[in-house]
Amino acid sequence: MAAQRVAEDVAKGTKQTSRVRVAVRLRPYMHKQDQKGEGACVRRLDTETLEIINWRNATETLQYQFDVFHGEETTQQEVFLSSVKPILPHLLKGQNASVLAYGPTGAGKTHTMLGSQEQPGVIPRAVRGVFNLVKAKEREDEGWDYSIGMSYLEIYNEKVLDLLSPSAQDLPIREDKDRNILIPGLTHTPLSSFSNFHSHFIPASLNRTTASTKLNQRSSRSHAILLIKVVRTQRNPPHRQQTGKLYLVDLAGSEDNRRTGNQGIRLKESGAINLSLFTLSKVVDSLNAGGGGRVPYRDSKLTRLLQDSLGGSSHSVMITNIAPEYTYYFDTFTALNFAAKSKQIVNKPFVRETVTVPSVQVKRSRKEQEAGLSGEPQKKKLKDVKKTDQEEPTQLHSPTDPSVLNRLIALEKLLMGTPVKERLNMHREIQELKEKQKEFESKAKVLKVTGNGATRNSSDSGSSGDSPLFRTYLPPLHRKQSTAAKPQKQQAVVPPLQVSQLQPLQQCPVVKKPSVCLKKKQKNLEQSEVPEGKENVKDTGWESHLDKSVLDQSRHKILQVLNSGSLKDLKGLQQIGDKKAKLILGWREIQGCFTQLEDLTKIEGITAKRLSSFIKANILSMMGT
Ligand SMILES: Nc1ncnc2c1ncn2[C@@H]1O[C@H](COP(=O)(O)OP(=O)(O)OP(=O)(O)O)[C@@H](O)[C@H]1O
Repeated sequence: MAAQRVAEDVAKGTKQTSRVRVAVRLRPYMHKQDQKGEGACVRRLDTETLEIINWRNATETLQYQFDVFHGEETTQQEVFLSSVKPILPHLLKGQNASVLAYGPTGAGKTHTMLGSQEQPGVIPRAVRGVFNLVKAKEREDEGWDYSIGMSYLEIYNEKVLDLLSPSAQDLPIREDKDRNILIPGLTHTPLSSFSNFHSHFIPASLNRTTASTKLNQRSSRSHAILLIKVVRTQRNPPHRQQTGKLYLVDLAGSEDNRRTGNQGIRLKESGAINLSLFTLSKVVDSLNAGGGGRVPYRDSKLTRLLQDSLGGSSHSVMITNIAPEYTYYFDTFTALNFAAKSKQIVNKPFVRETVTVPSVQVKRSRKEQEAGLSGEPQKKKLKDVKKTDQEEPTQLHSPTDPSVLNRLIALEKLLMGTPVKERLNMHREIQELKEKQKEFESKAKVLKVTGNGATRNSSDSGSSGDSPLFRTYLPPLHRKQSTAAKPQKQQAVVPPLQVSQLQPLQQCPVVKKPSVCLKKKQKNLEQSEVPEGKENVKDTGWESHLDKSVLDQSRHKILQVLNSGSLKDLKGLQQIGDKKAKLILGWREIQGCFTQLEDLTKIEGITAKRLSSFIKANILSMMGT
């Protein structure tokens, strides 16, 4: 009799959607990952909330809330008990479940999933847990027999490879008439006990593709997927049979190629990794949107394989691993945005929270902030503010012209790496932009006063404007030795930094729904130069999937390579080959720095279409979401 998946109720209309729980785990601070001795840039606030320094303004923090936040002191046992153990019983009812460890290379995914002998992770604990549950059920003897089995595979460069019987064969992924996902040819090994599991799993783990990157000596270059199947069969007629699948997934690290020092084959691998993680985020995004729209499961092997176990009636947990060191800052930021977005899938929208804080509080001196003079415990403040927000969910918008803001940030950062002689012109431009920005702000204020609906509290008249809700009430996180622009200066140039502060909390800006054809994108992401006339002409709309500040940050990174990268670095950019790299170097020699990515069109052969294709490919490759 064919195995029947209870989850198929979804397809038949009796849909009972389960939430995807999102947990974030912060790995302990490691000195060796902090060669500049800058300290940590992220920390725990409470069991659900963390804060991370605002990259645009070191005196402010960004705060994120998840279902669970595991601080650095959290043990393996605690992670298992709170995030994984509760989903195991569903397997015995013929339902599917998945646990995914996501995050940048070196942030602790493998530690979380696998752990060590002394500190076993989710995988050994979950498998032991399944055996214990089955034993208990058998003792109760409800007329069902149970069997447990395993498969173990990796997705490497978009190939599905069997880890139990290693070979180079790329296994196909199929769907049966009941919408179960199957992998014909994949080894399935029956398991009699936990130690039996161990004897198959450990040697198979050594078959996984890993490599040494600058960040992690043994970095996972593939998505490792362990499948535990529990089949229960009715002892008496009609001998019904149900199968519950548990996917335990250690995802490959999301990559920033410059930071990892990846080149050649490593670069190609990370292109595949980033692409599949980006698709994963889109799948989560589409599921969240609901409404029966197309969920792009088929756009990557990873999501296709997880199709019957992620979203729908399955029970999914995403554990996002992050690292506290500054070296990881942008990866952490990206990972948090991914996790925050994936929380949307579970229908627990996190309202963008802004509130008008009385000017006294807003203008607390830095000293006061450092001394933590909040007058109230942090947790209570968060709670109170949330309440206010629920009562009045209107969102305030920062009076910031994004184009001016971006240009200012780019110029300020460029200024730091520019010879004194050349700075004069840039100073002039910054000055002009500051004026523009001021003008824009005063216009926005006038608009508010004239009653456009955005002003919510008359008590804020006279204050410098609306303050972000989650301004930190703890001592601010500082770099020990900052190499960034002075925060005060940055603040003076771009006062209303709420834009960047609000975006991560909002989650929604990344959840707009333009349809993007990923197959086309795959081609664009190849490292080689795009031949003349063959560039992707449909490069618009994809940005609306992404957080604006992440986009800005990625654009800034590309600009940095354009302005200070060597020939090799330039060729490391997507779609830049030897010829283009040399043209860029030549342009730099004569013209100086690029002030914005759009300046690239001044180079022979780079059309506007090519430029947008170049920007898209590099941003997606660099983000790893
Ligand atoms: N919670 C933790 N407690 C103690 N050590 C940890 C913790 N998390 C990670 N580590 C250590 O940090 C290092 C990197 O962790 P790990 O290899 O798990 O990262 P990863 O995210 O899986 O990286 P990759 O994607 O490259 O495989 C390892 O030495 C690991 O033992």
